Amino acid sequence: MAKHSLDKDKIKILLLEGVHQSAVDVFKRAGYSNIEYHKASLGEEALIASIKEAHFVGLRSRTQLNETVLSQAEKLVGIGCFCIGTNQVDLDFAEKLGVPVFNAPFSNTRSVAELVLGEIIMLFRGIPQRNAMAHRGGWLKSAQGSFEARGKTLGVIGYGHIGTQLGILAETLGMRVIFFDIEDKLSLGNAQQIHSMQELMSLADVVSLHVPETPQTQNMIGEAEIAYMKQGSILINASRGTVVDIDALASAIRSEKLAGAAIDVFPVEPKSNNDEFFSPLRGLDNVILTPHVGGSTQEAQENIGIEVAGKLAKYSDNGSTMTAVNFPEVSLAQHKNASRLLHIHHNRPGILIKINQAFAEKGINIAAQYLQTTAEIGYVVMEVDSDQAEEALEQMKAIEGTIRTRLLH
Ligand SMILES: NC(=O)c1ccc[n+]([C@@H]2O[C@H](COP(=O)([O-])OP(=O)(O)OC[C@H]3O[C@@H](n4cnc5c(N)ncnc54)[C@H](O)[C@@H]3O)[C@@H](O)[C@H]2O)c1
Ligand SMILES: O=C(O)CC[C@@H](O)C(=O)O
Repeated sequence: MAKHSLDKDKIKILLLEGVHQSAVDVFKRAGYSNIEYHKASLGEEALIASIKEAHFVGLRSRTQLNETVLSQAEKLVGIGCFCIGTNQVDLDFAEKLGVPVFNAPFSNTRSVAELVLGEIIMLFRGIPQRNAMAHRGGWLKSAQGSFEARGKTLGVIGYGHIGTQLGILAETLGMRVIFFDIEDKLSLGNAQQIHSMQELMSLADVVSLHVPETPQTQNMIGEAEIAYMKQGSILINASRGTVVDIDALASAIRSEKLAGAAIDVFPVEPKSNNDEFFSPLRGLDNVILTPHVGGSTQEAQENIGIEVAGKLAKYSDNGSTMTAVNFPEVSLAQHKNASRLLHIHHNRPGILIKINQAFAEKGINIAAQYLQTTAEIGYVVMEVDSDQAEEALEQMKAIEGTIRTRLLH
C-alpha cells in the first residue's frame, strides 16, 4: 500500500447526498477511515464548514460546488460526482485550483434507458391519467387515445450512452428509431440519424431528450420547438431540467397539442425529500412526474459508488487522473522503490525545463516523468529516489506558476 506525505487517517473524505455504501467500503478497503457521511445535501453554510477540512468530496446532483464554496475548500485534492452530470460543479474554477473532478459516465445509463422505455409504453396507453382517475374513484375503460408502441417512431435527441441504449430497447418493441445529435454518430440497430432537430421533432411520435446541460441545450425545447411536434405526440425529459421550458410544455399539455409527457428533471428541484416540489406541471394527469430518479436504482448506485470512490482513491494513492472531466489525464501504475511527486501548474511554456534544471542543479535523479496538459493547466508526475524526495518537493514548490504539489512515498 502506498505511503502518503499525509497519513491516510488524516485524509478527510466528505460524502454527501447518501452516496451508496459501496463507496464507503472502497475507501475503507483502500485504508481511508476519516469519512464524514451525510444522507442529504448540505446548505451552503454547512457545506462550507464541512468542506474546509476535506481533502476529497463526493456528491450527487443536488450539491452546488460553486466558486464561493470551492474558494473555502483550501485542502481539497479531488472531487467525485457520484453520477454522470458534472454541471453542479464549477469545473473551470476547480481546474484553476488544480482539483480534478471525476464522475461515473456509464454506470446509471441502463437504468435511465429502462425507465424511459417504460414511460413510453405507459404514455402511449394513456395509463398516467387512467391511474390518476382510478385513485380518485373514476373508471376510464376506453381504447380512446391508447396505442401500441409497435410501429411508432421514437426521436432521440442526444444519441450518447443513454440515447443509444434506449434506441436498441425501443427497437425490440418494434419501434422505428431516429436521432438527432450535434456529432455524427454510429447508428446502432436500424436507427437513422436526422440532421435537423426540427425535422426529427416533426417525424417522431415520442421525443426523448438525452443531452447534457450546456449553454446550447439551455431551453433547447421551448414553444417554437414544441410547435414542430406532431399533434398528440409525447415528450420525455430525463436529461437536465434546464433543457425544457416547463411553462411552454405545460401549455402544450393543456392545449392537447401533446398527449402526454414524462419529466424526471426540473429547472429547480427540491433540496431534500422533505422540501415541497413546485412545478406548473403539477396536477396534469397525463404527465408522469418523477423526482430525478432516472439513475436511481440499487444496481446503478452500487456501481457508481465503486467506480467513483475507486477513481478518488487511485488519485489519492498514485496520482492517476484517467477520465477526470476537467484535468489532464495521466494513467499511472502503482509506483515502487521510488517516491512520486505531483506538480500542477499554470500551462505556461518552459515549466518542465525549469523543473528539470532545478533537479539537475541539485543532483536529483529522475526515474520517470509524465506530463499532460489542458489549455489552462499542466500536470507533471515525476519519480525520484525516496531520499531525495523532500528536496525535490521543495524545488518544485519554488517553480513560478506552481498551483499545487503533492508527494507520495
Ligand atoms: N435523470 C437522471 O437521473 C439522469 C441519469 C443519468 C444521466 N442524466 C443526464 O443525461 C445526460 C445524457 O447522458 P448520456 O450518458 O447519454 O451522455 P452522453 O455524453 O453519452 O451523450 C450525450 C449526447 O448528447 C449529444 N449532444 C450534446 N449537445 C447536444 C445538442 N446541443 N444537441 C444534440 N445533441 C447534443 C452529445 O454529442 C452526445 O452524443 C447526462 O448529461 C445527464 O445530464 C440524467
Ligand atoms: O444521482 C443523482 O443525483 C443524479 C443522477 C443523474 O442526473 C446523473 O447525472 O447521473
